[in-house]
Amino acid sequence: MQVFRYSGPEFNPYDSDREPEVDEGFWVAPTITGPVTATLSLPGSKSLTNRELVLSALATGPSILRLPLHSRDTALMIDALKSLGTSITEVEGDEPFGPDLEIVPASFSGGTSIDCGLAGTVMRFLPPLAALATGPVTFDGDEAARHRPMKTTIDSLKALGVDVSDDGRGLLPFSLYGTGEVAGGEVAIDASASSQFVSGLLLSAPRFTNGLTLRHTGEKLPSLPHIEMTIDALAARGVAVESPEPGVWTVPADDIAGRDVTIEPDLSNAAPFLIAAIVVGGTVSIKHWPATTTQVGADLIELLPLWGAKITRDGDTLTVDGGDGLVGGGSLPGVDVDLSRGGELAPALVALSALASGPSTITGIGHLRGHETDRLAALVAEINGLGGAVTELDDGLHLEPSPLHAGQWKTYGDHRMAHAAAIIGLAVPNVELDDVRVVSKTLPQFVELWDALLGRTVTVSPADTSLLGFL
Ligand SMILES: O=C(O)C1=C[C@@H](OP(=O)(O)O)[C@@H](O)[C@H](O)C1
Ligand SMILES: C=C(OP(=O)(O)O)C(=O)O
Repeated sequence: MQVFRYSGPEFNPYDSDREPEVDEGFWVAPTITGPVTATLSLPGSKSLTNRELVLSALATGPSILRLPLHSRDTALMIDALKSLGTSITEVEGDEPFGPDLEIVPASFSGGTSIDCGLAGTVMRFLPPLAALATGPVTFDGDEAARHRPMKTTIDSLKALGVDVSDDGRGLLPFSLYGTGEVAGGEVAIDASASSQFVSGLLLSAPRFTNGLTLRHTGEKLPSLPHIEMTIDALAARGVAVESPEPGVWTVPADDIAGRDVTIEPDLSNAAPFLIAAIVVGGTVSIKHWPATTTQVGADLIELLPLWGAKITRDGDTLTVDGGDGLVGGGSLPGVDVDLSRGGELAPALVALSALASGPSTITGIGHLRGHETDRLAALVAEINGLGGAVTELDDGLHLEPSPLHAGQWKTYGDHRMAHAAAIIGLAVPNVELDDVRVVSKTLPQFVELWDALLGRTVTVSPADTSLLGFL
């Protein structure tokens, strides 16, 4: 086994033999007393990888995904599409984070069970696609997945004439019986619990015989950039989705083209690394930051200055300068911010707010109760367990300044709860996570990248990704 010592400005976990510093998932988040200077490359976007996998399976010809994410959520998507008949093979590529993927579509066959794990993109994107298969398809997932809202997916398929068998609670597990075609037409849904209900239908709608006119009837609609991402991904494959008014989308019946597509780095997973510069001071740079993107992580460029960060771009490298940082003697302001566009950024930004010296109110995130765990309850319980003063609002969280101390932190199977603990642990010694392996959902290399960011020595072995539990 080689020992990898972080000495350069950039860290590539596929460069060396590695062994993660995790033992059955227990992890003490490292505390840092000085500023950092780090440049990182991050693996591909979960949301883009799983959309492109779905669209490649629905396409009329082969596709290549370059720099795709390899994580538990994408492995679940690949397994599910393969079990429905799609050919997906790993091919060599010029990639730092795993092989490229070649996808050859085929007609979908049923008679299979799909394990959604805890992946919202699998449980909401695949049922409309599976309705195009011939035969029964069953959907289930982790115990925690059985608490995530699925009623809108189930009801919308029934409204489209798909034969769905469920127990009426609007949850996993359920089965559907595909006939090989879906007529399509007009459907009204309430997508206030998740934008993924909209994206899931839009992605498969070009394959419906009559296309789809989809109307959202609920009061609010979270995560609008993720719907834009779906529309953008369809447009790149020749399908013109129109939105004649807010909350209404029309999708023509059309061919979805095969595509050679390079996946952008995951900008939401950049959040904890960029926030680290604000907490410990110094600079954190992320390479290959896209010039334009539909990823909501790009909102960090407007959000992080609220906490005093300076952001610059040099070519495709984005840098956050945290100055002296909180641990260098600075203080963090409280903020009032609406995160309805980007709920997946909330756990990291709530963690940052828990270190602030003024009160903060973070709203627009009521739907996070239906994420990997009830994130509002989880953040209240874990931050308050460290001495914090967080209260739950109807639509968010309020934080009063309060000194934090060492303690245990439960991750609830939620990768972003682990990211949140890592942020707090930068400034608060001995924050002990019960299971950091949850990071495998979207960023299996999180611990190594975090150590590299902080300039710590890491020993790593090639088998580390399986130790982190996603393969
Ligand atoms: O479509 C997607 O890829 C996603 C949409 C969002 O879901 P919600 O609208 O349920 O928050 C986001 O939080 C999730 O991480 C990924
Ligand atoms: C909500 C999230 O994931 P999912 O795609 O499972 O909904 C998330 O990654 O923050």
